[in-house]
Amino acid sequence: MSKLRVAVLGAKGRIGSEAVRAVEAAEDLELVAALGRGDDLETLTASGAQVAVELTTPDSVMDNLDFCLRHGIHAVVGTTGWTDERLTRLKALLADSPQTGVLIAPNFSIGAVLTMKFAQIAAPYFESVEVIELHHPNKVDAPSGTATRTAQLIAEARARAGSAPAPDATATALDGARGASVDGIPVHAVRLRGLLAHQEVLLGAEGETLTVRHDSLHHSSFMPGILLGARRVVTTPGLTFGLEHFLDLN
Ligand SMILES: NC(=O)C1=CN([C@@H]2O[C@H](COP(=O)(O)OP(=O)(O)OC[C@H]3O[C@@H](n4cnc5c(N)ncnc54)[C@H](OP(=O)(O)O)[C@@H]3O)[C@@H](O)[C@H]2O)C=CC1
Ligand SMILES: O=C(O)C1=N[C@H](C(=O)O)C[C@H](O)C1
Repeated sequence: MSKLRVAVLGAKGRIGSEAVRAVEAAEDLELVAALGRGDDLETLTASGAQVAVELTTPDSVMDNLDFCLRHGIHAVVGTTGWTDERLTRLKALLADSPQTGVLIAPNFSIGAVLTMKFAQIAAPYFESVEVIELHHPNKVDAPSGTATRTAQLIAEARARAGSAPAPDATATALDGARGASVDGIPVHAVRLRGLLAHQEVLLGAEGETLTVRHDSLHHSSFMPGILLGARRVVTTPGLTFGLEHFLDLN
């Protein structure tokens, strides 16, 4: 059986370099290109890449996906910074390339995906819920894509259940003291030397709290999800948002 031809964009970065090693080590995948900033995207077509794993920066990802979709190259995207406006642009690109698949996963680690799922289940049962994400200080965006998605999913679950807004008597505060509000859910971002990628969802009700915590201790935690994404995206045209859809968790 022929191997699936995979390219990595952002190949010299923290997660990209790990992805290069993971693709090289996978028996059913062939690494055909490993591109850094400034490298020629035509290498993707010249190498016959079927899937591009996009692990660059929020300012680079749209141009890279534009190229991939114009050339029918499927994409597995870990790069963060997704807004509604960006997703609308991406969907327009996909409309012109309907056979091509794009997976955007705010987090490729199974534990983080489960954290989001558990938080969604728990959120309607507690009066209060807040998200704290903690990352290494070289991370360029805040809050993390994972925390943003977690808060959105929590807000959706609470809206479906008809939950009241969380109680909060704060009258005045320093700017930022209560974090950022993502769909009404407070999200706090910590940047600390020594950390990699961590998240806590704090839930509170009368007389009890529940904390759902996940820790990525090494970039290897993201690799099974990336490899799964590459294998599945080639037969999943259109946009898939969230690795959970490839894990049959829904
Ligand atoms: N979904 C997930 O599970 C995960 C997602 N991420 C996300 O992945 C992204 C990268 O994170 P991280 O590896 O820590 O960041 P890094 O800064 O370490 O890596 C990004 C790399 O992409 C390169 N790059 C920038 N623009 C381009 C381009 N146009 N083409 C090719 N390469 C380019 C950068 O080069 P240069 O340094 O020259 O700018 C750099 O080497 C972030 O958005 C992060 O949030 C991270 C971990 C897990
Ligand atoms: O930049 C990182 O490191 C990470 N980015 C992703 C995010 O923004 O959620 C995933 C993980 O948290 C690591």
